[in-house]
Amino acid sequence: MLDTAKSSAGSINPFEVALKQLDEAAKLIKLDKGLHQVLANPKRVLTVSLPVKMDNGEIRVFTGFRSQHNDARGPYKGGIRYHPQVTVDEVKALSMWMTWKCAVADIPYGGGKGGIICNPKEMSTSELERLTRRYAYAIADIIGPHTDIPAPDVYTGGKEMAWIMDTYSALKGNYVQPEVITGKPIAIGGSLGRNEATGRGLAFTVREAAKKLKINMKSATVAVQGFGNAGQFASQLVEEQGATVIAASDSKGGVYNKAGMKVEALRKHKEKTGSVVGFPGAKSISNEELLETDCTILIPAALENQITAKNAGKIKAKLVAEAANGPTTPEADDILYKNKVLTIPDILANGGGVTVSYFEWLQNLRREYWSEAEVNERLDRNITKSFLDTYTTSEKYGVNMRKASTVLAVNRVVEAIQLRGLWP
Ligand SMILES: NC(=O)C1=CN([C@@H]2O[C@H](COP(=O)(O)OP(=O)(O)OC[C@H]3O[C@@H](n4cnc5c(N)ncnc54)[C@H](OP(=O)(O)O)[C@@H]3O)[C@@H](O)[C@H]2O)C=CC1
Ligand SMILES: O=C(O)CCC(=O)C(=O)O
Repeated sequence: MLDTAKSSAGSINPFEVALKQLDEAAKLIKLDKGLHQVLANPKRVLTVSLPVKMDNGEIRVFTGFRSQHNDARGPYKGGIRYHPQVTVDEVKALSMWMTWKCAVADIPYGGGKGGIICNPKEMSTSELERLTRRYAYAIADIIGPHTDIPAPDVYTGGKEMAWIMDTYSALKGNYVQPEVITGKPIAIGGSLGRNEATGRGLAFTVREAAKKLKINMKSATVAVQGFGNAGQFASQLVEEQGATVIAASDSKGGVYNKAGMKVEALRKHKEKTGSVVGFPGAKSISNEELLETDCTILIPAALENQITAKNAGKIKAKLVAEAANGPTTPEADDILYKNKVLTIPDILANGGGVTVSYFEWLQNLRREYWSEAEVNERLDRNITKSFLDTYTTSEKYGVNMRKASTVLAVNRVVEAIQLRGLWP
């Protein structure tokens, strides 16, 4: 039976968290009740059964989802997650956050998200290919270059995006349609800078927040939870601003060294051994301890619901920059705000990924290639403006950055709904 409440990150239901965040924003802007209801429900959630022949000849049936939350501002956009604990409510929450994220970034997309309940770490490449192609086939009728454009998320990357592009292109006309998906390998229409974009965008928001908080990046220390695509590039790029990474973790545990650890060395160690655990010269810590590390900047870059009412009071960082989606519960947000910890919320801090996905899509539609410098420069301009818009909104309403960014997003989405006459 499907477990619809829990998620990749445990027992707090992420969709309930997303609804509470929406409620709080709706209250602040006195949102019409009907519009509130429209935004509280994804427009469509597709559940698919995916029979796959495994390497040993057995047939296994996997379950996948695609949630399309809102398309008032443009096609649905958002990643695809492979994880054993994916749930429909998690995917619904992630799709709602994508709607807000694209609105905060002010790019012409709505929000969508997909997921498959599977453990990619226990599957061979050919099993993963068969599963991915089966999923692409199953969702092909609701995705498309102008309807819904997927991308990578946890435990997916360029390889899966390439298979989806290929399956979709073969199904829909038998010519290459790179603009149906982003986060592709460069050789088949991916954008320079997309791989690093989530971390790079986050580093730009950290730079802006540091100016506001008068943090000297040269003496700042960093703890990063999750050392995948988002976590590795985020920590590398804040290191380039002068900060020192003193703690890092992944699904197997964490490491701490007060004197600092070079991100490139951590990356090499993880590449070689499969984990940051055992990094030479560092002491082992748990993921819980990592969050409570005495540091300047905390970067949650793994899964949802890591900072909760239980541990928020123990966070020592001055700045929390959310690379992960949904790492902080609303109760924890209030505690952090009271304790004067500035949180750069997910829908702002990790918006670099989808922003460069947008650039990739534009390049694909125009059959153009942009230089990496152009991509990074545009990303910087875009996300810096989003940071400043959110910061100003937080001052205007006297609320934390999460509420401010949600208010900003909801206002933009509601404006689009009203202009298009979708409501009333
Ligand atoms: N990729 C992107 O473009 C974007 C990603 N995000 C968000 O960033 C977060 C990370 O995604 P991404 O980096 O792409 O995914 P990856 O699959 O590249 O990396 C996930 C990382 O999280 C670690 N992890 C998994 N479970 C735990 C756990 N319980 N405790 C600590 N670490 C854990 C994994 O460990 P291990 O290596 O051991 O498996 C891995 O290092 C997600 O919330 C995602 O939605 C947001 C915007 C864009
Ligand atoms: O690049 C994209 O389109 C979306 C990435 C994503 O899933 C996210 O931002 O959470």
